[in-house]
Amino acid sequence: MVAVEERSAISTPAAVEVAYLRGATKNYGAHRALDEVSLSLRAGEVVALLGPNGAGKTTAIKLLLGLLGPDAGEARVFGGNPRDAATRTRIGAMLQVARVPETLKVKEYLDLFRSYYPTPLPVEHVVRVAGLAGIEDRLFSQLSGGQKQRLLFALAICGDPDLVFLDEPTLGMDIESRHGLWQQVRDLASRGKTVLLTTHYLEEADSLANRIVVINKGTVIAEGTPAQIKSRVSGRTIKCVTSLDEDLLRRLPGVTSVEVKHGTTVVRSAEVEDNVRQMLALDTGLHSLEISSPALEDAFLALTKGE
Ligand SMILES: Nc1ncnc2c1ncn2[C@@H]1O[C@H](COP(=O)(O)OP(=O)(O)OP(=O)(O)O)[C@@H](O)[C@H]1O
Repeated sequence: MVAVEERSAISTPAAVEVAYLRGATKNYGAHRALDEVSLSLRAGEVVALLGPNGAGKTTAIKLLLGLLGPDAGEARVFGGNPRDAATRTRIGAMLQVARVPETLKVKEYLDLFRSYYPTPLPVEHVVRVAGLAGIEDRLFSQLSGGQKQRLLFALAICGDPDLVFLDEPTLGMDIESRHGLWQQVRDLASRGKTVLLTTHYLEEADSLANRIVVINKGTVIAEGTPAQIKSRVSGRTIKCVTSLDEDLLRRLPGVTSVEVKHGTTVVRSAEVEDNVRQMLALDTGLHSLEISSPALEDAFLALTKGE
């Protein structure tokens, strides 16, 4: 897998901070869902909030939307309180459990939500980018799960907001719809919009985010570019077909594990280039060589396991 580097020229540390949580704590009764979480969102960047079920991702978004108030710490959006009317017209949101009445048609929703914003996008544009063409007259209750998700995405962006929150936006979408939505997220960022998304699809975070914030049990446990997060899992993997003995491979410098599965040898090591040179010298018949970096999934599991 190829390491993914910083994607957006717009997103630099100097870019304007559009929203933040500072030391935000949120309790539900005796349960602490967020514990002194700090999170900063800058103009033009896509930030992925990653974490296992119940980590506190949705709660963090709700604080930034002003749907919940923090018990301690601060949530600020465009320099103000997220509940301010002026702030709300610059924000779009797609929540996991969106409460919308089932009795309106797709186009009625679009008209209604566009009316909340001072300078909404043209309805034809929204229909096209969200993949709603041909189903504008359907009732919400008649939509498939993936179509509902696409409508909710359309409602999040129809006001042309500067800051968009997407809580598991591609849940239940087929691959084509998912890739279509990814493209829309990239387009938003390229127009200087800021996107905070939560996802369980690590591939999605890897593919879209400039920055990933890993949250577990209400606490931020890692933050960085996808490449930086991946580098938290040390070593890379060599796969090949070789006659070299497993014990010999284990003794090579940097090697942390060796496995042979279905005739393929898998070596995990901190010094793959040196190891490959040595292996090729020792076994001229070595073939089917592949070197890979750890997937984001490995990093995520390593970061969250046992915490
Ligand atoms: N209204 C509520 N009342 C009580 N507990 C809640 C409430 N909402 C969330 N929680 C608890 O707070 C914790 C954080 O929930 P949250 O929905 O923020 O997690 P999440 O990271 O979004 O999870 P998921 O990936 O499963 O959606 C969980 O333990 C959850 O059970």
